[in-house]
Amino acid sequence: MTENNSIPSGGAALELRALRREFGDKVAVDDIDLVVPTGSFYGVVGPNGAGKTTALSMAVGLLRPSSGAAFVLGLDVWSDPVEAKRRLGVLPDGLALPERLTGGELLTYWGRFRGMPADVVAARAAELLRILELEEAESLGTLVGEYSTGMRKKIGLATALLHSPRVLVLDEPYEAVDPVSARVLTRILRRFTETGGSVIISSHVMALVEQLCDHVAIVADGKVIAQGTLDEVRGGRSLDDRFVELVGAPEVGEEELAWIGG
Ligand SMILES: Nc1ncnc2c1ncn2[C@@H]1O[C@H](COP(=O)(O)OP(=O)(O)OP(=O)(O)O)[C@@H](O)[C@H]1O
Repeated sequence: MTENNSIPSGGAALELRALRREFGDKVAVDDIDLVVPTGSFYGVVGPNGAGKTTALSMAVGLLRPSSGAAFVLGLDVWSDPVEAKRRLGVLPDGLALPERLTGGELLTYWGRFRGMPADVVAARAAELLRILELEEAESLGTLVGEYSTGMRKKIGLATALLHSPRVLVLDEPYEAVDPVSARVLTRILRRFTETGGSVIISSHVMALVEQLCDHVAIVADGKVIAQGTLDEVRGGRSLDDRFVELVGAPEVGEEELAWIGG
């Protein structure tokens, strides 16, 4: 961590300062600066391989940065991890879950691991399973290893919410989630921001980000190429058009892929 990174952050929900990660010769995240205001619903968008997951993993203490710093509500994630993580709820990409537990057992284990009282864990776990429509699977004793992709996403979200964090960092939370559950999730996240919580999601679905988020960052090639309020970033156009304009799209010529359907 460099010297100017030791100055305490001003209390933004999440602040990234010159955050960088290299994998060998590849610069996956190239000195990213990002400020997520408290109470915002923040969308991080970018093409495949742009560095979103790498940046968010470093921001929440799951992947060590090559350099730079990340702060959650003013707490340095890497020098004060216990306090920072207490305030954080995280849905990582490709979440590894204990396969031999039911969803309810997983939440119980998770809550106790976080030092929560048993009765609080039991009440919240039951409520989350009901609201996220995992109650039937629980009553059948379905193990997490037998869950569908969308169910895994939902139980991952439940673990992120269980300890009532103030900042949620969710990597692709809507991916593989059915439309009914997506609505439930949106209601939960909206209520979360209405009560002063902050949500950061990554997504490839521009319409979803436009509908949900009040702030957006566009990441490409390891850099933040635009950030601000949704209106500032899209500048009077759709987010989709602005995204393509900034990121560029490869042309597909008449002759290319002519063999498809031929
Ligand atoms: N463990 C790793 N080892 C080597 N390279 C990696 C590793 N993790 C990520 N990368 C590389 O870093 C770059 C950024 O990857 P990252 O997963 O952060 O992108 P992303 O924006 O989340 O992409 P997507 O939208 O496809 O999920 C990519 O070029 C990727 O190949």
